[in-house]
Amino acid sequence: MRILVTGAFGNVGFSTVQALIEQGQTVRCFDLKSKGAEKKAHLVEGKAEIIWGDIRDAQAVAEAVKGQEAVIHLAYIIPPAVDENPQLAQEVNVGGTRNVIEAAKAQSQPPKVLFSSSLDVFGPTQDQEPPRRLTDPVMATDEYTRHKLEGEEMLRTSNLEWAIYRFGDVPPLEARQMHPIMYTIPLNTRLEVVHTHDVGLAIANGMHSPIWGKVWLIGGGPKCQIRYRDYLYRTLGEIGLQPPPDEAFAPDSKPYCTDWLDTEESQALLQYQRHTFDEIMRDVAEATRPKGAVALILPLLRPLVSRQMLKMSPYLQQK
Ligand SMILES: O=c1ccn([C@@H]2O[C@H](COP(=O)(O)OP(=O)(O)O[C@H]3O[C@H](CO)[C@@H](O)[C@H](O)[C@H]3O)[C@@H](O)[C@H]2O)c(=O)[nH]1
Repeated sequence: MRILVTGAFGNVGFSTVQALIEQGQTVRCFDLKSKGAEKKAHLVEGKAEIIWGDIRDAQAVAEAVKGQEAVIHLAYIIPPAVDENPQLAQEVNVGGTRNVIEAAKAQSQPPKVLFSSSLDVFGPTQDQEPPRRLTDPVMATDEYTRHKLEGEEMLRTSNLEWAIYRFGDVPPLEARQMHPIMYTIPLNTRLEVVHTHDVGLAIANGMHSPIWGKVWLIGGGPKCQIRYRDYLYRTLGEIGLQPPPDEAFAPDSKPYCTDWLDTEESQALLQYQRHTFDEIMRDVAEATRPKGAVALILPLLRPLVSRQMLKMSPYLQQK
């Protein structure tokens, strides 16, 4: 099958490209050129076609979509970046999705389109009984979820063959910058992680499965249903940092949009849940472990990093 992946060198994108190549698909990658993207592109050179371009550029997208049988649309600005430049995020997320849909519709044989959405569209649900199911209501609570719901709706009403995957939390296999957003999540929040390679597999397996015309919940399954505290303590522990005190975090009463998911149906069809929470954290730690000179000076940097991290908490600053 000829398959275009937009956002091909992002976190989910690259796992998807690798899984598709492994399954013998003919893959075309579309992404913005950057140092990181070029490095990943190098790894699939000769195994996939690469087109550099901006998802906001309707003509570039139309060229990329030409002759494809399926489009996996992943190019997106995600939180926290989405709130840092809302205008750009609107153009990339909503405009980019529109470009993909219009380009697909313009083909004499329109490709199927798989859109990546997020469990965030269920809104704050910590006061409800888990897990979240497809029958649950959705709501826009911020720019990101507004973009996702608009994208879902555009695709559903497009007359194209479509599928929507709503993902749980997909930790990337690369270092994430510390950001004040870490304090906005109450420590007891239910969280479902899923290995980036398992998401890539779910997407690749979807290309030869009856996923079309439906929304799917994609999470790591019961072995990946944890609390934010587990995730955070483990992440910080891997780099030898003490977790901040509980009062640095949003109180449990503060709503946050994430939850455990009912993935029985997606797992039954797509057979993708191959990693536990422990294995995910092991792989993230392995991929992000400082090496060389940085590893040597890390013990010296820890007190400084700890102080910087604590300074980011809006709850401690209020005191
Ligand atoms: O202006 C932009 C900004 C980003 N990107 C690309 O979009 C991708 C985004 O990837 P990344 O930031 O690593 O996010 P992921 O975790 O891979 O995001 C995936 O998973 C999210 C849900 O967890 C979805 O919201 C996203 O649509 C889906 O791409 C990358 O290839 C970027 O280069 C663009 O093409 N143009």
